[in-house]
Amino acid sequence: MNSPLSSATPRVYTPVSELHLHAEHLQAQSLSDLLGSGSTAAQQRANALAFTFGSLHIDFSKQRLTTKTLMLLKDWAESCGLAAKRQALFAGAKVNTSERRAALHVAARWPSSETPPEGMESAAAFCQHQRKRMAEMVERVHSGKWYGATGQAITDIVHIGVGGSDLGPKLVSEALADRPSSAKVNVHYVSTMDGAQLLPLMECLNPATTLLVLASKSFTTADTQFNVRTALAWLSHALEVDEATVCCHQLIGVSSKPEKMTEFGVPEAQQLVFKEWIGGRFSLWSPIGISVAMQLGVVCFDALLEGAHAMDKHFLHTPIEENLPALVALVGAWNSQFLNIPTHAVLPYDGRLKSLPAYLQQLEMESNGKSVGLDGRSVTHATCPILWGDVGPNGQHAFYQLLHQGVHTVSADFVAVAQRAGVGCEKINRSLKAQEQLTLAHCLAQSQLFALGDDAIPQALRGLMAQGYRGNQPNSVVLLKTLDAWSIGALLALYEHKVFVQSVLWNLNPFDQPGVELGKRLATSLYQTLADEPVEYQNVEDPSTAQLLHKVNEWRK
Ligand SMILES: O=P(O)(O)OC[C@H]1O[C@H](O)[C@H](O)[C@@H](O)[C@@H]1O
Repeated sequence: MNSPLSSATPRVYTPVSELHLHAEHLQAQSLSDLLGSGSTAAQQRANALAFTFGSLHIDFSKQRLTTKTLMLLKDWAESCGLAAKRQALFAGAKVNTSERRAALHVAARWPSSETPPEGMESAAAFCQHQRKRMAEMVERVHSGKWYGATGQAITDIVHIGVGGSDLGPKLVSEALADRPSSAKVNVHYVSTMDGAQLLPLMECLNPATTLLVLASKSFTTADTQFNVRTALAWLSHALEVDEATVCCHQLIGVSSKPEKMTEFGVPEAQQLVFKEWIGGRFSLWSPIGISVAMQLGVVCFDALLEGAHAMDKHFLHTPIEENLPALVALVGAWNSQFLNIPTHAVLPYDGRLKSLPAYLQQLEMESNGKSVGLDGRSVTHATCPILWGDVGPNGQHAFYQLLHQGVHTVSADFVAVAQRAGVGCEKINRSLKAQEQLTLAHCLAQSQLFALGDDAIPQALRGLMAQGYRGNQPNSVVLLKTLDAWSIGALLALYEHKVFVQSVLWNLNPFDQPGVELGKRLATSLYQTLADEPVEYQNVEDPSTAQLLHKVNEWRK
């Protein structure tokens, strides 16, 4: 006998439609409801939403979701073919379809002691060879055997790069700067195209003992080219040698374009190469990271790669329901696509991670800040949220007011470090420990307040103290046991794979960045307009830009 339902039009089931229905259903429940007040169910939910991998722990229990949500999200990932696409990424398939190339940043951290997956062998061997050459250069500087143009040993490195050639190495240098290391040199990062970061360095560094690292995948980026020209002019002038001589003694080039480095004057022995199949924002692990190795030592750089590699293997082999990068990606996609939350804050509770928001802005927004899918059609759903943030405790004194009582819903990652190494002095250590404790307490309190709002106030005091804290702001707490090289490597690789998983969910190519090109072209023609006299205003179509050009020229005379 037919069931009474069999004649009805069957409902078209897709994981996405199911997730939308589930989201509607969940809207009725606040985070206060989900976190419960000591109920067993709430406790079980919290337990099921916390995950540990090595020295990383992630707690999703303050996200607006249940274990059922995670199961539905997992179905969605499976229906998008995540497992096969993950395999293809590691096997060197041409996943960057618009540029017809692989995305093999994972090869840059594949250790020589382990057989790489089929398809990655030659890439891993190439990266290992360059890593060896990089280590030799670092050793030459550390042992005092790299001499500048006037015969003095190197004391300072000026790393000149921008975007992916700057943000990753700078973040790691800052994060690990307080560690005892074998470093014999100081490292300074220069990225802004106006030369503002170079000027003070030119005032205080010794030109005879300064080595430039010109880091640029394309070797054409104007910001970097102009900075390096100014730096070479400074060294040449100060040392009374020509620029070619400076290049021979005090310049290392890192790029995917060896021919351009040669044309520029970087001697072949001072060139480090990575291939096109490592994207700029994924290039920290390549010789782009040389300044980290210069500052902190090769052992430390290797530990960074080991942490990233451990995360690669976890990502490659772990089922989705326990796979940290996949879970972070799914939770992020849930917030933007199903809960319609348009912005995501990254809030490190550790001053050493102050550049994490900027690093993740490039990684996530340049990768998935797109609206045209792999099929060439406009997507009909949300993609990457606007990512922003700052050091959490400082943000508390600035923008948290809006997060607690404003009108916007925001999701957040709180990133905290459980313990830090002490210094030699007992008295200072005690004081530092108290600061560590204070910071962690603030991190946990803010995460709680984001989630619960006024409900964070104990029941008995609620009537007296309620102040309109909105709560219901979903957030994850990412806890690192210590901020060591391994942990930061694992953390950054986790976010890299998050980006990849989200690109699979959203059907995007995360490895190109076509939207950044036109601005550069427009600037090139405006550059000419500003350089030539008289200025050809009639070439500038819009009156706003024309009048600004006029004003700029008037004030530059
Ligand atoms: O390393 P480079 O070729 O100098 O590129 C530096 C940066 O500039 C570009 O505009 C891209 O948007 C970034 O993805 C890249 O990391």
